Amino acid sequence: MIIDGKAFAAALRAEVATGVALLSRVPGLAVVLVGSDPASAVYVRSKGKACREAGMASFEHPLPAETSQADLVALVHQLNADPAVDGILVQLPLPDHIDANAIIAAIDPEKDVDGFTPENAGRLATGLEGFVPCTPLGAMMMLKATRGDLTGLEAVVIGRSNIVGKPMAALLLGESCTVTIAHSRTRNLPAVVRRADIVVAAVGRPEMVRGDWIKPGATVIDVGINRVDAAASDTGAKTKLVGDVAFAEAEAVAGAITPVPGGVGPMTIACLLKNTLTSAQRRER
Ligand SMILES: Nc1nc(=O)c2c([nH]1)NC[C@@H]1CN(c3ccc(C(=O)N[C@@H](CCC(=O)O)C(=O)O)cc3)C=[N+]21
Ligand SMILES: [Mg+2]
Repeated sequence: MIIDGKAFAAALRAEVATGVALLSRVPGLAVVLVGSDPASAVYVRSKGKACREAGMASFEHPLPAETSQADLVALVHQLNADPAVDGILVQLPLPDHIDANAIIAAIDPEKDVDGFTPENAGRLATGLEGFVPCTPLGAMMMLKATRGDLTGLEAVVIGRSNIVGKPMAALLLGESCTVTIAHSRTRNLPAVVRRADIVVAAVGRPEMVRGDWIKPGATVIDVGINRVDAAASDTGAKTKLVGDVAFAEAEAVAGAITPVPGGVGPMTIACLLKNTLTSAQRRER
């Protein structure tokens, strides 16, 4: 079974639009993009479009690659203070001369719809309410819809990033899974993954997870979005998108699997809108 992320995302976006219509004001999401990485520009555009379709305002702040750390912090402070802004997203990665941790720490936790601030990461780790990072949140919604109660299931998360691996593991633990976080130094990764009822792949290496690593019937969530040369494809496009999982092989063994594209990506954007709505709702009197 293929998990239709586009359909899940469409349903969530419709729900968000309904919530937006009940507010006394238009919620706003500020998106800050430093530099001109073409892939990043595509995401920023699709976030803006999704905002407008949900009835939200999108404030885009494209900045030159040479922007100083001090200027970026100043912009974040200005957005923190702006009553029209309910959510702030600073697109990652940032250029090398900027300390991303310092920028993230400058975001008001109450507007941190990415869930990346130490405050919100700590809230998730300790089971307190807060903003949960959009990719793990969307992955968890699809997992629960697919598998129901997750109690006692073996979950293996491949990847230990602050934006996906660690928060995903925290969410799975919150659902009473037995959680393993694997990473580049893990020994015998295929054997570790073979134990899993739930596999979440977030490594950023095209098609690294093979079909014979998957336990029959397992649920596979592929977070990877890798642009690879498409010489071998017949679409005529120069590049194609593939996940961190060898899809055709894994699909033959898995009980359910998310495709790339059309899996986790669309849900990430829908969850960003959901978090922005939540932020605006908390600001309503
Ligand atoms: N502060 C911050 N927050 C982010 O959430 C964030 C970020 N920085 N930096 C970049 C990554 C990447 N990201 C994606 C979101 C949706 C799709 C998405 O919808 N992808 C489509 C395909 C889009 C295409 O064709 O390129 C899909 O998977 O079906 C992809 C990637 C959010 N990110
Ligand atoms: Mg990693």
